Amino acid sequence: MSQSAVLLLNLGSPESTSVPDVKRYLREFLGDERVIDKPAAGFLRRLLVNGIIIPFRAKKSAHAYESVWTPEGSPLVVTSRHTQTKLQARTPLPVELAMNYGNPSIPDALHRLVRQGVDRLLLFPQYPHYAMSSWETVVVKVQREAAKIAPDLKIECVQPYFADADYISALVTSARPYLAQPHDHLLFSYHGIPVRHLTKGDSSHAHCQVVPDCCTTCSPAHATCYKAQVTRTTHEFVRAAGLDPAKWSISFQSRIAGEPWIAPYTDHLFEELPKAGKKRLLVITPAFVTDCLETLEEIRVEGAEQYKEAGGQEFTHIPCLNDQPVWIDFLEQRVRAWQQTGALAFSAGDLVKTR
Ligand SMILES: C=CC1=C(C)c2cc3[nH]c(cc4nc(cc5[nH]c(cc1n2)c(C)c5CCC(=O)O)C(CCC(=O)O)=C4C)c(C)c3C=C
Ligand SMILES: [Fe+2]
Ligand SMILES: [Fe+2]
Repeated sequence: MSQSAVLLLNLGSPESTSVPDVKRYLREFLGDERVIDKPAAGFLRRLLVNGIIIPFRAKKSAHAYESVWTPEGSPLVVTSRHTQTKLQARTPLPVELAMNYGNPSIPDALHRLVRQGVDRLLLFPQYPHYAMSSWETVVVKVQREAAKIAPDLKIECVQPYFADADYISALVTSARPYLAQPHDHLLFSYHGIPVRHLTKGDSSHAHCQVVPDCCTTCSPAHATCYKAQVTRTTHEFVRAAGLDPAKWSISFQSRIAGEPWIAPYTDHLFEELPKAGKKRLLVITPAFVTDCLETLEEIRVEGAEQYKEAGGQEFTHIPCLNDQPVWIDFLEQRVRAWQQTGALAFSAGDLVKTR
């Protein structure tokens, strides 16, 4: 008898807020060749990660984590556990959780699934959008680990759901109470990526950053274009929520210095929006399914401070979907559709490129 299961996937956090634990986490994360994509054994990469990024970043990151840490641990991991428990209560299939970096680890989750006799697995990345540095890298890691631990496991994966009507509806429903508040502007702040990753993801090399308005001009390149996908999420949200066209915009946060990242930058907008008379700001962060360091500290703490120093008056971050019932409904529907018909899932290798 076949046994199916679901594996929820996210990025992961350090074990604690201590500087050594944060260094260990950053080394694993930034050692990923799909995140810092310089040749893995190269001098340049070692210099960049171990000589520049980690020494300069670890203390600052540890301090930032301290400001959002909960008694149970990292908000990202704790909330993801709640999501797992709530989804488990809605489906007879085993539901596991794994993080790309740190714990709960992918090998541990696979071992637990194997012990339960699982032979068919649905990967559910908690990322609505494809990016080499998020969606692709976690799927590749599961495939690599499964090849060692459970070579006969049949692995399927949900498609990036950035334009899925039910996902958009969940996002709009959870944002509704905030949209009803008086505000001057809604900023869609997405995690950024280096511009280079966009062009690298376009195997035709003839669309992304080449065609004018590439992200709103239909192209097969969009299957692996993060910027086109976040643009689509935004437009679908705007249409579904009936937003005034003059009252929203897109920006990108969390960049690392060293090369151009996709623009405009969120922190620049926190300076500019008050000067343009946008004094009451709502910020939504749909690249993140779960609130984490990048939303709770970078937006809610740092961003609010920066916006107010620049003359802004009211700043509200709309919480991520987290473990809200609308999100659990979405997960449950997708799992049920997969279980019954295989719908909306496809072979895990389909969007994964050999690097
Ligand atoms: C939403 C998808 C994400 C993409 C795409 C992504 C790309 C990306 N990130 C970094 C560097 C860092 N990101 C960090 C934290 C972080 N990033 C994501 C998601 C995406 N990253 C999440 C959910 C988190 C939060 C983790 C948590 O524990 O709460 C960090 C660590 C913290 C810090 O020092 O700021 C780094 C570093 C790169 C370089 C990149 C694309 C190339
Ligand atoms: Fe990140
Ligand atoms: Fe584009």
